[in-house]
Formats: sequence, structure tokens, C-alpha cells
Amino acid sequence: MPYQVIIPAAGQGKRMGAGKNKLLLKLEATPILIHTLKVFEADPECLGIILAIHPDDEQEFKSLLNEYGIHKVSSLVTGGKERQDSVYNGLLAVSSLDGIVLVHDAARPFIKVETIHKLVDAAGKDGGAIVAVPVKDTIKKAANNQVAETVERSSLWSVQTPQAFRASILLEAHNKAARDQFIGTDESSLVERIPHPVSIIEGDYDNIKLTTPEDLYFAEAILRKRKESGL
Ligand SMILES: Nc1ccn([C@@H]2O[C@H](COP(=O)(O)OP(=O)(O)OP(=O)(O)O)[C@@H](O)[C@H]2O)c(=O)n1
Ligand SMILES: C[C@](O)(CO)[C@H](O)COP(=O)(O)O
Repeated sequence: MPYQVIIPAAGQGKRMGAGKNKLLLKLEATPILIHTLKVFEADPECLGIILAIHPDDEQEFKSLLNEYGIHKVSSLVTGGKERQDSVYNGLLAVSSLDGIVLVHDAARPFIKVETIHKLVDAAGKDGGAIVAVPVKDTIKKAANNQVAETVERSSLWSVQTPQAFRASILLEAHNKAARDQFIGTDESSLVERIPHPVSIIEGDYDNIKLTTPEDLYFAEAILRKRKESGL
């Protein structure tokens, strides 16, 4: 099923501490941003990419899109203060509210096209679906560095992106969040507030978000493993 994808790429990468947009850091000589964009560029089901960027990065990003032959970027939109604002700006550039729109972090370069297609099919049926993996660690709530509660692990999922929705549902969710001045950490949290059901599609543990320096080591290992497997 065809889809459009909004890729938020306008963050500051504070936790990475690279002194620049972390998406410009290279993995095996290719910028993280390009690793991610290549997946969607190569997918025939992807009708277009809407890229939310920081104005300071515009020239460098445009040069990279040209250098690496990324032709599916239909819109470059200005990112906002929060990730949610960047996604909202991207949503306003979506060509059809009747279709399926994905939101995928540019900082997650290891998404597999098979997972994308499973997710899009689920969103086409249910109106909304997200990729997640079962939590492996024990999760506890704390107060003042004291354990307050151990959360039952069997029902916990570590949520990733892409997250896929009928575009009209996602726009309704963002409009409601704006009215309520609600800021969520993912799109699903906004859609849940409408309320609208959101399905979970089990993804891969290596679909990591490159957030802190340690993640770069994991990323190099994931790339090496995939090269050895001929992926
Ligand atoms: N205002 C923002 C914040 C984040 N993002 C994007 O959303 C994705 C996930 O965000 P995160 O990993 O938190 O990136 P940063 O916000 O850059 O990281 P930090 O919080 O460490 O500054 C990234 O691709 C980032 O570029 C965005 O487009 N606009
Ligand atoms: C959307 C997300 O990747 C789901 O896990 C995550 O919430 C993004 O968090 P961030 O702090 O904006 O990177």
C-alpha cells in the first residue's frame, strides 16, 4: 500500500554532544541522514518524503540529497522547537489526507522495508499502527531516587518509529494536541488522546535511535553484521 513519510530531522542532537546535527555524523562514510533516507528512496511504495529540517542545515542537507541521489523528497519544511512541532509542519505538507502517512525519526537508520510494509498494511486496516519491541529490562517508577513501583513487564513495549496513520487521523490528533497545549513524545500518544485505537507491530531490536555516543558503537556493529549477512 502506498504511503508518504514525514522524517523529522531538525533536532539539535544535544544528547549526542557532537556540536552539530547528529544526522550529519557518518556511519561507514555515509551520513546517518542518508542511511535513513535511502530506505524510503528505494521503496516503490513510498510516494514521497517530507523532510523537516533546521534552517541552519538547509544548504548542507540539500547538497547531500543531490550528492546521494535522493529524489523522493517532495517537501523541505522548517522544524519546530519540539519534535512534535516539526512533525506537525510536515503534516501540513502531506498531499492527501485520505492516504497513509508514516512518521519516522531520521535518527533511526536501520528500519527494514519489510517492517515498513507490515506497519503500513496494519495502519491501512486499523487507522493507526506503531513499531515496537518487547521490553527486556525490568522497569521501575521512582521518586526521589527511591523505587516507587515495579511495572509489570509482560505488557510493556519499547516504542520506535515508524508510526503510521491515516493522515486525517494524525492531523486531528495534532490539532487536538495544539488546542490542549499537549506535548507528547510520539505521534501515537496524540492519536490515543482523540481517542483512536493504535495497533502494535513487533519490530527489530536493531531499529535503534542514535541518541547518545554509545549508540554509534552499536550502529557500527549493526552495519558490520548486516554486511556479513549480505543485507
Ligand atoms: N525539534 C525537533 C527535535 C527532534 N527532531 C528529530 O526527531 C528525531 C528524534 O529526536 P531525537 O533523537 O531526540 O533528536 P534530537 O532532538 O536532535 O536529540 P536531543 O534531544 O539529544 O537534542 C530526530 O531525527 C530529530 O532530528 C526534530 O525534527 N525536531
Ligand atoms: C518517537 C520516539 O522515537 C519513540 O520512541 C521517541 O519518543 C523520540 O524521543 P526523542 O526524545 O524525541 O528522541
